[in-house]
Amino acid sequence: MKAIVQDRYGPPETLTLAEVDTPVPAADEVLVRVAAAALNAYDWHAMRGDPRLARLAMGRSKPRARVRGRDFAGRVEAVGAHVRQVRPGDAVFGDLGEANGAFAEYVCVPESLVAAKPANLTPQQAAALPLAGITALMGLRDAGQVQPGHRVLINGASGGVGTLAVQLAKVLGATVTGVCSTRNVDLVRSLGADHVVDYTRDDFARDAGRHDVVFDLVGNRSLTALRRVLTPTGTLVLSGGGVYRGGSLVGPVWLITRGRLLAPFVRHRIVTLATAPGRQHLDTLRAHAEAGRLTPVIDRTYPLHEVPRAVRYLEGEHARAKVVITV
Ligand SMILES: NC(=O)C1=CN([C@@H]2O[C@H](COP(=O)(O)OP(=O)(O)OC[C@H]3O[C@@H](n4cnc5c(N)ncnc54)[C@H](OP(=O)(O)O)[C@@H]3O)[C@@H](O)[C@H]2O)C=CC1
Repeated sequence: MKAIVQDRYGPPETLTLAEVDTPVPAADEVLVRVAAAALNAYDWHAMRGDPRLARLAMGRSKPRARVRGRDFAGRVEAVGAHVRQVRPGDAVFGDLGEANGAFAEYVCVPESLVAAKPANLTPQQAAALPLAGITALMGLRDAGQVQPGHRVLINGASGGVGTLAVQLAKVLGATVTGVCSTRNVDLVRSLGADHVVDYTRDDFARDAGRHDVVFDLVGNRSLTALRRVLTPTGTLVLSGGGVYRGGSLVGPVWLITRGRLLAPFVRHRIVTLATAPGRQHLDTLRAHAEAGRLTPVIDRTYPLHEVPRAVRYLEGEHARAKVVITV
């Protein structure tokens, strides 16, 4: 089968189209013929092996997972002997997590990481949901504990996670403020945001003490600026963006180390998010999608052999929502 493989960390040119063996499902796995895959910020960080500390998990000298890509949608071709809830022919979607393998014609995935594809979405739209949608769901519902009537600010509202987070925050009953650049103001408003801050003209950090939850998906602001806009008992959810940006690394590191020790003196809840793929979250996303409450936005679509171009576009950090690969 054809797949996008990577044998050393580096720029998009290290991603190449190659002929590899079609995987064979283990007893608890399903073999999926991939129809579409989606890119995430994770893919370009993993491609470059950035930050270096993450190589402890991803492979020290070269990527442990040779075939790249996490999010996929497709049709089940075969199932392992112990698989019970999925059958050949089922349309499914999922996130492979650190195992990767989605930028390929076929992928083997544990049954626990796939769910039935939302019936009303195309494979491209379904592939755009898993990692970004789970991040939005866990960030707002679990980490942020968003309740009806809460005021929620989303920094990075026009990105892959942000466009889904705006919609999910509305589902949770929040009043939503989205932060994005001028060209995306109309998009973010159309997704349901009650207020939109154009960061090229205005600074959301001036809006002191107003928000119950701040969900930061950019990592370009200091902890002080992010906390300033929270109510005294508000929650700050950090997606991890700051960890990848030299300039704002200091904040999260301070938080994780001394911040914990100082917790009794810090009124705000501050949570660094670690997304965990799984069927339960996928089922929740499907339910919202099928009810018309959650629609993925696709910026661009590329064929499989153009994954390097797609990653280069995404790592410019101004993609409008999702970049998708049609296999
Ligand atoms: N912790 C976890 O498990 C996970 C963490 N993440 C992290 O979440 C972050 C967001 O991911 P994702 O949405 O996929 O990324 P995207 O690349 O899709 O989004 C980037 C967005 O950031 C916006 N942006 C860029 N500069 C600014 C700025 N100065 N102010 C406000 N917004 C800005 C852009 O909007 P515009 O073009 O309008 O400027 C763009 O839409 C990433 O850092 C990613 O690593 C993601 C998934 C899981």
